Amino acid sequence: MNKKKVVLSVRSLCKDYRRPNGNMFTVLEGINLDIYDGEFLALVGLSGSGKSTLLRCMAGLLTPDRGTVSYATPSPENMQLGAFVFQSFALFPWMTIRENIAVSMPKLTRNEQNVRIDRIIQLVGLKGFEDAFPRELSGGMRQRVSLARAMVSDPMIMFMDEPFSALDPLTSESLRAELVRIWSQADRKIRSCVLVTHRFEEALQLADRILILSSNPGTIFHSIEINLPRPRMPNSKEYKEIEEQLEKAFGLLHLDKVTDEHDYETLVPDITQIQKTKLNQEKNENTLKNKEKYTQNEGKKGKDSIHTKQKRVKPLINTNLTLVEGLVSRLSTEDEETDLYDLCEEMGQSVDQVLPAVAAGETLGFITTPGIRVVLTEQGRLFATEHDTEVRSEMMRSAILKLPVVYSIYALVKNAGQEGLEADIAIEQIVMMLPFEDHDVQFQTLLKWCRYANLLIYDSDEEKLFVPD
Ligand SMILES: Nc1ncnc2c1ncn2[C@@H]1O[C@H](COP(=O)(O)OP(=O)(O)OP(=O)(O)O)[C@@H](O)[C@H]1O
Repeated sequence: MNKKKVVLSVRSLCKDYRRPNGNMFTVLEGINLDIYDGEFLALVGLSGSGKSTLLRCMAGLLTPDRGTVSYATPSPENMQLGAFVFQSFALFPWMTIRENIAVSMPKLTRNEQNVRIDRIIQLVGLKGFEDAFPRELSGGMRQRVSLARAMVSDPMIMFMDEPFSALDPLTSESLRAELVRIWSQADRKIRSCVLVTHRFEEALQLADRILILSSNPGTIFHSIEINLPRPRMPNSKEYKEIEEQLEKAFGLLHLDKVTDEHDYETLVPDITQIQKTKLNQEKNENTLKNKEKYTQNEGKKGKDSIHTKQKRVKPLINTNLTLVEGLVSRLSTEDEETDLYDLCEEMGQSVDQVLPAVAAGETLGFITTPGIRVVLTEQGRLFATEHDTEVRSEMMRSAILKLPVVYSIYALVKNAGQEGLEADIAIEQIVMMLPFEDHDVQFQTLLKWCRYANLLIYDSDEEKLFVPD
């Protein structure tokens, strides 16, 4: 790849859309990027982050509202600037395969078109199907036609929007391998390629560089270079390292999304609402004071973590919350600060029995552990001294819901409504957010904690999660 030669430059690109309610929103903001000669670039990001919009702006199918997209000019003779491969194949049903491909070479004579079509048909493995209609082909073959149509005009850059996602996994894998083969040919005409995908494997197998887009608005969040020869070996150490980098970056991206204040408020409005309503109903002045103080404290802590966008997702500690409650209560009634070993001795338990409860208490914000000391936090003290059981449960719910993994799954379950959320989806979410943890242990702990706090219900027959009425 000729890293020096830029074939396309994007500068300060912004794109706005209008929401159905008439309000404008910015989907992409301040995007700067260069595409190099010979480079295969992949764009990944959460759904709705603006990947397709950016791709379409680069391909000239959409006009940015601010900023520029410029191609290196002049392009080599007879070379089209860009060609687009759509997820939906976008073939004309009434045209044969040969005619569908010829569409992208209107300026050439019929003979010139046929020479090129024969070459490309051979290249993408469609020999013998030239005169078939799209309906007579399988999905994988139709996408080959779509690829052939984009490639036949020898574009300088090929833009691909989820080109394999409408195909079954086997077909998509074989077509991807085909693309790797074509891309690796020394005499290939296409100079560069930009691929939008939500499959990590696709990006890892194909790209020289992966750009990760953040959401709301979409900006370039992270970039990963891949200097591995193709075809790439998923079991190799180098591949795994890059895969880990990508997963980590994506996990952080997810955390950014789930700790976004706006999302928090819109996705979980009932929790705050319940808190406000209950607050108004409080009769006991002391309890009210206690609760207000707690909420302020919580708010401060929550806001800090939201605004500083804490980057590490904490795993759930596999322990029972009754133990945590017991520990917090013990610290509030005796010394609010103790030594871990004294605590173990006093409780007649070993360190590895007590430690999970301490760690869980810390995760929930009730305890801190400077050195080997175990110290009750202000929040922990307010929780431990609260006598109203409803307010206490609410405090616990709120503390649990602050954990990114719990919050994101709670939000998914809530969005799923009465249908419920399949356990597999929740587990996928855990794998994505905590790639290095045992996902089964995390899932079981999440169920245990959410049942304890009455946040979620798990129907083991249906293998689905629901929000309680
Ligand atoms: N023409 C449009 N008018 C209004 N909003 C739009 C339009 N096109 C896209 N959007 C919105 O802009 C946001 C970004 O869409 P885009 O399709 O670019 O994202 P994406 O990252 O490619 O998503 P996905 O991975 O789900 O395909 C989404 O919220 C989408 O609903």
